[in-house]
Amino acid sequence: MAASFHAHGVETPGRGFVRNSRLLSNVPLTLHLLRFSTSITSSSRLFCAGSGSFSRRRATKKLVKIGDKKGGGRVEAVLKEDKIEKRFSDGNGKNFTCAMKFGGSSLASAERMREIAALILSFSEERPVVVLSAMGKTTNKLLVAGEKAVSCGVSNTSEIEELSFIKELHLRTVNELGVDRSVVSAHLEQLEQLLKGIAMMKELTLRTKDYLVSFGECMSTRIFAAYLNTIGVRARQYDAFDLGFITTDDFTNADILEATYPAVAKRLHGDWVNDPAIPIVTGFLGKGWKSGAITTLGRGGSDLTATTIGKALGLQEIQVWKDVDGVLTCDPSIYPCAEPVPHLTFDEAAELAYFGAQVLHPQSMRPAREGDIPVRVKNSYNPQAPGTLITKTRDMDKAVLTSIVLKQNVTMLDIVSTRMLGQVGFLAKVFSIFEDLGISVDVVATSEVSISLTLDPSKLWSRELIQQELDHVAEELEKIAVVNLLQHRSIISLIGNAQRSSLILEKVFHVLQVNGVNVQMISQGASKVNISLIVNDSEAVQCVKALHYSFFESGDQSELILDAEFGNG
Ligand SMILES: Nc1ncnc2c1ncn2[C@@H]1O[C@H](COP(=O)(O)OP(=O)(O)O)[C@@H](O)[C@H]1O
Ligand SMILES: N[C@@H](CC(=O)OP(=O)(O)O)C(=O)O
Repeated sequence: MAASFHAHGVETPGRGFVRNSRLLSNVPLTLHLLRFSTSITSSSRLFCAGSGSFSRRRATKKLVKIGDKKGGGRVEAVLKEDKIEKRFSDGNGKNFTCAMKFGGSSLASAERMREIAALILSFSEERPVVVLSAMGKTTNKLLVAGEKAVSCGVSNTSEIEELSFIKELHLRTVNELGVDRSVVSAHLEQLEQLLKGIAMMKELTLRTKDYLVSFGECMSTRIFAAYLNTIGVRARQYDAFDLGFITTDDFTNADILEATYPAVAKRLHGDWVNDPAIPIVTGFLGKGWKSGAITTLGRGGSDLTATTIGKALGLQEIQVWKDVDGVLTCDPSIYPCAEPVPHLTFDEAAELAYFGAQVLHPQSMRPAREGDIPVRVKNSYNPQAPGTLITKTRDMDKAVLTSIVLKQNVTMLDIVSTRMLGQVGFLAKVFSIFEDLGISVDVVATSEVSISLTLDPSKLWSRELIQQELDHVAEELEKIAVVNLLQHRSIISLIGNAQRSSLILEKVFHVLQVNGVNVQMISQGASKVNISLIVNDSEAVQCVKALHYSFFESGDQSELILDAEFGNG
């Protein structure tokens, strides 16, 4: 009895559906047509995909029932002052089917926003919750503006180049989309005031950083929702921190708390029942449960927003739309010939993200796995590409290697106990030191008296603390061990079927030996999907290229399939 979300447009005589050259070669670009809805000619016909069509004369009846949808819900069109307004009504309480998340690269301009709107509407059977990141590189620019404000003096804040860029980008987008400037003008004003405040205080705390970057998502969602409403598609903007995203107070890297799920579900369902409209939600943001202040979920956190909504609403699918054809066999900036991986498990995707593949937020798979909701990674520039489907299980029979991930600038610690062999509790002591200092450990290999492990120092938000943190760790560990701190190391993670580790390692060591690279540490995770190697930073990129070439050289398969060469069918 649910209402379907149907794509609408105006069929213009002689043009039929406009097709966009690059974006939607096969998808009717109904949204471009909808833009003309304010000037419908008598010969134009309103179009409702899959539900037939009706003439303007019928539309002027004020309220027109377009059709009964799957399950008994209805979509209605209202002609208000010559504007088509779509209304959704619901039958069985299953108000939403999927989450669609669009990253900054998908929202870089007014043109991209139009294309994304068309893309969303082209999924005529979906009732989506839309999650958006900030436009283009806005988050980075906001951070730079904040850093500059700390030292530039109050009177110079208005001249900060990044502030001008952000203002210009958002105002131009609003103008080009035909949306009222008031949609963002108050935020732009507040942003400038905030930068002045930072300049006055001469400091940028983590809490202020989160407030500062929140302007990006707050503005992109307001613009996009306003645009949809302008073209006659009912949409409602939500700030995640008001929607029910409750987090820890770890500014810049907050964790989502359980209370979020029921709160988000209640609010979205409630609003839909009262007044159906597509929710347009800010990604990346939350509200600290103690402080009540705006928090962020770590860079790239909008993926996590989408999967959290997916779990909260029990959706059928979570789509994350990127600027690549899915999760690739390798970072394309390292190996441009990287191929899309058609299918991943949640475990593989989580390891891949955790070990540095920028394509997914490290924590984003958790809600999807808990709710068992498939995640599809798609390319908003190339929607026809199948993308990557991430599910609980997949056929691993023939799988060997899925993807290679590189994490650079990692610090490695060799810790050797100063006590005699077999000392009880050595590992426990070492790890309690990391726990006390709040430092996380990535890769670990142990013997009875020594531990080698890696720390990730690349905390984007607190770089200046890194050396101090490391010194502190070494100081604490030296009370019980001899510590050797090795910086500028890389972790190369081989994601795939670690049940076939002998096969993978045979090939890996052959490649490394040919390239004269020494592995300094190796670890196979309990997850059975990851083998990690530690090498010098200076050798890492070359190493990844050579490994990728060796494992994926045929170019037409995303996994090494067992073949005769390895004596396996
Ligand atoms: N294994 C990988 N597969 C796909 N993309 C990757 C991978 N590793 C790194 N990337 C990078 O991740 C980018 C997409 O992630 P991101 O920039 O966060 O997208 P968005 O901002 O659209 O959410 C790609 O443009 C690509 O350069
Ligand atoms: N805008 C935030 C959050 C985010 O998720 O961005 P993106 O989806 O563009 O990676 C960031 O840049 O980190």
